[in-house]
Amino acid sequence: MSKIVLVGANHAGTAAVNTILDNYENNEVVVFDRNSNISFLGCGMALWIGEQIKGPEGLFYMTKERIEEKGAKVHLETEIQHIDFEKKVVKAVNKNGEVINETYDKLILATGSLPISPKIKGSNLENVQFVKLYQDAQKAIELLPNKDIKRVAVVGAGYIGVELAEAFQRCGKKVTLIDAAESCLTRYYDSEFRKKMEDNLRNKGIDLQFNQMVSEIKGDTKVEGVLTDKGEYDVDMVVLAIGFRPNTDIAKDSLETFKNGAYKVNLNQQTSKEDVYAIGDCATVYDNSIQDTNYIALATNAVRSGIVAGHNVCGTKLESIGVQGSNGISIYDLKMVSTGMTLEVAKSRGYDAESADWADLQKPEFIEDDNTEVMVKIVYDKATRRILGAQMASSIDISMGIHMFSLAIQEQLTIDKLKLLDIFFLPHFNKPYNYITMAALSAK
Ligand SMILES: Cc1cc2nc3c(=O)[nH]c(=O)nc-3n(C[C@H](O)[C@H](O)[C@H](O)COP(=O)(O)OP(=O)(O)OC[C@H]3O[C@@H](n4cnc5c(N)ncnc54)[C@H](O)[C@@H]3O)c2cc1C
Ligand SMILES: NC(=O)c1ccc[n+]([C@@H]2O[C@H](COP(=O)([O-])OP(=O)(O)OC[C@H]3O[C@@H](n4cnc5c(N)ncnc54)[C@H](O)[C@@H]3O)[C@@H](O)[C@H]2O)c1
Repeated sequence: MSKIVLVGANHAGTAAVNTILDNYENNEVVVFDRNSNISFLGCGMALWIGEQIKGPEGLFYMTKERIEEKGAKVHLETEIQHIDFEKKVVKAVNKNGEVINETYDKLILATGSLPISPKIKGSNLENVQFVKLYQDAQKAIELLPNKDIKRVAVVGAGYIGVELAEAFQRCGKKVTLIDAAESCLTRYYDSEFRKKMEDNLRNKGIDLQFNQMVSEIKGDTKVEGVLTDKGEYDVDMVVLAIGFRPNTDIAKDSLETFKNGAYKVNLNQQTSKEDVYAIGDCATVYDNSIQDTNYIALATNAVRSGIVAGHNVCGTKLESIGVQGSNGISIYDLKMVSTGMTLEVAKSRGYDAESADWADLQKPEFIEDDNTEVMVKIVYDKATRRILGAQMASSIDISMGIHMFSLAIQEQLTIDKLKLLDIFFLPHFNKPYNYITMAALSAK
């Protein structure tokens, strides 16, 4: 029997605690989270703000009570403030200021990430909003009916920024989307895909302001505008979405960390201390596309790493198979999915990379209804022929296609292996010369 203490009970922590309690008996499991709720799906935030779902109820999939029914002790609104790794004790403080000192045999850190806060004047003004927690979404939603808030600037045109730009436009706000990079979604897509998303956003009246750094948020007490190195925009609300940083302050001086401060873990999710595991957004991942350690903050990685750690702390040796950073976005009618590296990222990392591209109708021309274009790009290494990444875009759901590319990268397949891959044909789904085959065959 082991005593397992878990710090953080959102996606990674919930996955670990479920794995432990569903598969193993006789462990003592104690869970701490400083928030009042657990398992909030941030991915539903934009749908909630944009009124595409009725409310937030369905955005939670686990409760303190359900975890306790399975046998763990859960302390919510209780923050871990110190860890004594020698004595194996965590010090927790609850909302009433009471201190709990809890010993452990195995410790799992699942403290996640925090939104990056730009060091600019005005970031503490009223109506400046971060978007991470359930409470952040609640605050944003409370502001929406306010007639004084007509114009919203979203700073950061990554995944969160683009999704929220759509959400605020859907509820009648005039939206300006600002990014330091030359376009939106630069981490995930090459320029021809980004152009599609830019056109999509512009068509809905979203003002795109790229290649500029925000230097100040203007206003006396409330937001009145945003100043960048290229211009000034009159807005009533500012949403900051410029990325996440790992939340590792409590142990970053005691454990080995990655260049961005994430806890470095091995394939068993073990940190540099044998009995201490780290999972989710506070930890590194093994990235099969670069064949090296990386930091990729995604709920999917959080869940998988929680499962791996859950088995390992209970004595079953299980190794992560690594990740590809597979991701997707759906904005108005445009769906885009990607995995691994873009061509730009691959080149910037020093690969002699090339891409095989194809765009075609999904189904044969004689299918006149629901037949739309699909764009696919496969990135590969010219010398080894190894597939490094893939991107797809369409107005239909092409998400299952990207999972195949994800597996191909995981298994280190070459582009040539895809050329004659057995892909079935049925006019309802695709063409005999389907877009994946054609893209692969076009590889030089
Ligand atoms: C708006 C938005 C949309 C997103 N959409 C997607 C998506 O579509 N797909 C996707 O894959 N990912 C998405 N993500 C990313 C995803 O939410 C994160 O990768 C995921 O939440 C990571 O889970 P985690 O459990 O590792 O960390 P977190 O969710 O950050 O949870 C960490 C937990 O630890 C607790 N904690 C922290 N410090 C302490 C402490 N000292 N003591 C006690 N408790 C502590 C926190 O209260 C929190 O509950 C989105 C994120 C946001 C904000
Ligand atoms: N659909 C999804 O899978 C999904 C949705 C939301 C969030 N997430 C994940 O959550 C994490 C956080 O998302 P995010 O959108 O905050 O990060 P992100 O990395 O996707 O985007 C951050 C953006 O902010 C820009 N930026 C950085 N500093 C800036 C500055 N000072 N001024 C202006 N722009 C600046 C970057 O160029 C980038 O475009 C990511 O790992 C993301 O993949 C995933």
